[in-house]
Amino acid sequence: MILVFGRSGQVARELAALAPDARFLGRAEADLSDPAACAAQIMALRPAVVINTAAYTAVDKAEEEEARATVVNGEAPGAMARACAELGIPFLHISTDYVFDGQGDQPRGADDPVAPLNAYGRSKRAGEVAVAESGAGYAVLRTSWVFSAHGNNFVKTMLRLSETRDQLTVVGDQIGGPTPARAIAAALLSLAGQMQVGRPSRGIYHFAGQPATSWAEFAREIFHQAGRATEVSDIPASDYPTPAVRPLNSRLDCADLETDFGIKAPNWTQGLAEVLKDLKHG
Ligand SMILES: NC(=O)C1=CN([C@@H]2O[C@H](COP(=O)(O)OP(=O)(O)OC[C@H]3O[C@@H](n4cnc5c(N)ncnc54)[C@H](OP(=O)(O)O)[C@@H]3O)[C@@H](O)[C@H]2O)C=CC1
Ligand SMILES: Cc1cn([C@H]2C[C@H](O)[C@@H](COP(=O)(O)OP(=O)(O)O[C@H]3O[C@@H](C)C(=O)[C@@H](O)[C@H]3O)O2)c(=O)[nH]c1=O
Ligand SMILES: [Mg+2]
Repeated sequence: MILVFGRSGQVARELAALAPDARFLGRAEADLSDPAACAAQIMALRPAVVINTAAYTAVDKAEEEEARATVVNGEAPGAMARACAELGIPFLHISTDYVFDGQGDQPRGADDPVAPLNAYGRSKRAGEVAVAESGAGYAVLRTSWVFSAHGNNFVKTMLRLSETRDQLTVVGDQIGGPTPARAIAAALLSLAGQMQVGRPSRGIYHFAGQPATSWAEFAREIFHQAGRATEVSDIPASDYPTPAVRPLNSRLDCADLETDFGIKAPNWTQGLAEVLKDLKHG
């Protein structure tokens, strides 16, 4: 049995569509504010593999709730991974481009130095470290800019804004990879299958939509594909002040996952077309 933490989030919902027989624990069954309770669920249910999709993902709010974010994103995955180590089963987890400081213009490799700029990034880094120290066989997929037909994401925000606006200013100097939640779910299931039969994992892997783009370009492609007339003009991030600082360079080098597991980074424009189709047909 595959045990998934998370039920209502973007990645959890795509996992549910691809793996209906997995067991999903929502916040009511497993609150990540209580890491020991999450570990206890694993010990009680004795799954073959655990996938954690639940996380504190409110980037700006985390600035004023860092302690809470750190329990959910740092301590809870650590406790889950230690339970997996005890049972001898693989643990799969998701992290973020926001562990990097965003300097330069080159894609980051999984072993490149991290230096998070914000509280969310620090809390997610704490999770990576705790999982690595757990003793479990694990894979952490670092991804970025996740979108889907469900939940909160940039695609849905842009479509909503375009209902009432014919002009938008969008940050044009943050560069990264928009990643379809469905592709992340498929990658996690492939990893789960391969790791259960003993294929070794190096630990952290990058998995993000290609090619790299800016939020402004992403917005333009959303409106182009959705047939919306809203015009997008680029602004620098410095003209869009937010509580949390975001990295400028979020490019991720995704070669290792293809080398080790045959899992190719997704093309985000195709993923966007699928999501817009899903949104249209309900
Ligand atoms: N979204 C993005 O752009 C990116 C996400 N990631 C990572 O990918 C993973 C999946 O993200 P995504 O699916 O987009 O996340 P979402 O924001 O869509 O969903 C997060 C889920 O976590 C749940 N959750 C939050 N706090 C708790 C808690 N204390 N106890 C139990 N459940 C909780 C939420 O439950 P509820 O609905 O009840 O609030 C929700 O179901 C996360 O690890 C995230 O950090 C990485 C890079 C980019
Ligand atoms: C709504 C809006 C946003 N923006 C900018 C702000 C920001 O730089 C960018 C994206 O805004 P968001 O609030 O969606 O971004 P954010 O919540 O920071 O998204 C991040 O979430 C976490 C969970 C991650 O792990 C990251 O990979 C990343 O996906 O767009 C505009 O420039 N104009 C606008 O009208
Ligand atoms: Mg989720």
